[in-house]
Amino acid sequence: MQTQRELSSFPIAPVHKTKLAAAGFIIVEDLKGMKPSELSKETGIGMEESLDILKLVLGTDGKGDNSGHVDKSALDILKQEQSLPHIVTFSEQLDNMLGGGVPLCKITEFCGAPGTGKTQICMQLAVDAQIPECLGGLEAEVIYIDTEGSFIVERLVDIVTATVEHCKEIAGGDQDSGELGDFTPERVLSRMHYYRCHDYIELLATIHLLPDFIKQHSKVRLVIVDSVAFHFRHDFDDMSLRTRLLTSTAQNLIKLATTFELAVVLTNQMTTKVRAGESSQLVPALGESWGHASTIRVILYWEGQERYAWLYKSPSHREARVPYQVTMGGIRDVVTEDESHNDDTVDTDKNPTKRQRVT
Ligand SMILES: Nc1ncnc2c1ncn2[C@@H]1O[C@H](COP(=O)(O)OP(=O)(O)OP(=O)(O)O)[C@@H](O)[C@H]1O
Repeated sequence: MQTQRELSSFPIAPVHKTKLAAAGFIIVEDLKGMKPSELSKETGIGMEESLDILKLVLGTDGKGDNSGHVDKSALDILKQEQSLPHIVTFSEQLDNMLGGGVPLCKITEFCGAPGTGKTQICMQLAVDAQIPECLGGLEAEVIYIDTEGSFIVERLVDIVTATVEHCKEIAGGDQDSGELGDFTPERVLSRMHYYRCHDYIELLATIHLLPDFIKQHSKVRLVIVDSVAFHFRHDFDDMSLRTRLLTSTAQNLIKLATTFELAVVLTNQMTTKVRAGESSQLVPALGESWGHASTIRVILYWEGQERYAWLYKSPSHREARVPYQVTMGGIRDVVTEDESHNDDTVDTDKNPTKRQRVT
């Protein structure tokens, strides 16, 4: 590769050449090590076009030379992993258990029985992904795929309002200051792209079309499917077809996560597994092969009157369990007696099956 070759000598669209030059990318060397998302961010060129430019100039997707050989050290990979941002859940304990929150480039699956808080976590993440960059957030757009009809927009508004207020408090209460002035409930809601899928065909079609949508909306950093199990559990007689479709869905989602550097968050239901001679057990639905689809799996459950999140599968963090609560403002840590007198968002819901609204 001629590292000193000028980018203007490549067959790149003139408009993109101008943007590259304006952002300081003049020769091949300048693009080395760039990821499509970084190039897109720095130049304002779309994600797909950035990928094309990197392929054209470097012969790859920008991650190395075109020899096809391994071109990274373990240290490079470690640095890359450590630099990947996370989306916080607003429960510090849950974030710590996950290594900082829900990671980009991976699939995280929240499994749990009805009422454990899967949808609440999805909504909280959908809002938190939009926290402004000046507060360390991703300022992202979000895709929310709802298969169950459990997306209650009034509930989302509660979480959005609390999150916006919280961010403004952190920023010093100056509501109109700088970039935070844009972080309003209306803006957060308008940057959440909602799809309602009524059957598995609509779900598969939506997932299939996501890459095109994301190319048009390069700020998308979170794709939520709540729940992935619903239609696959109810609409199927042919189990081998189901397995094939689930396998290709998992492949599409992981490709989406890595290509566009975004987090995929799925929810899954629980089902009863009965083994001969053993007592029955609640396990995540969709079978054992689906268990390999997600990189990280968290099981939500009740213990007495407290909600717990159990990190059941993770390639890099040890198994752990932490309590969390669902408050009017969203997901939070469980507060102790001492802390609670200062907190007006205590989990008043002691009945796991009842949706309670705090006014
Ligand atoms: N405003 C609120 N304040 C406190 N808790 C709330 C509030 N709104 C909902 N909840 C609680 O959230 C829980 C419901 O969570 P969620 O809908 O996320 O469950 P889920 O795991 O997605 O269940 P399902 O599988 O039935 O969709 C209920 O226990 C409900 O009491």
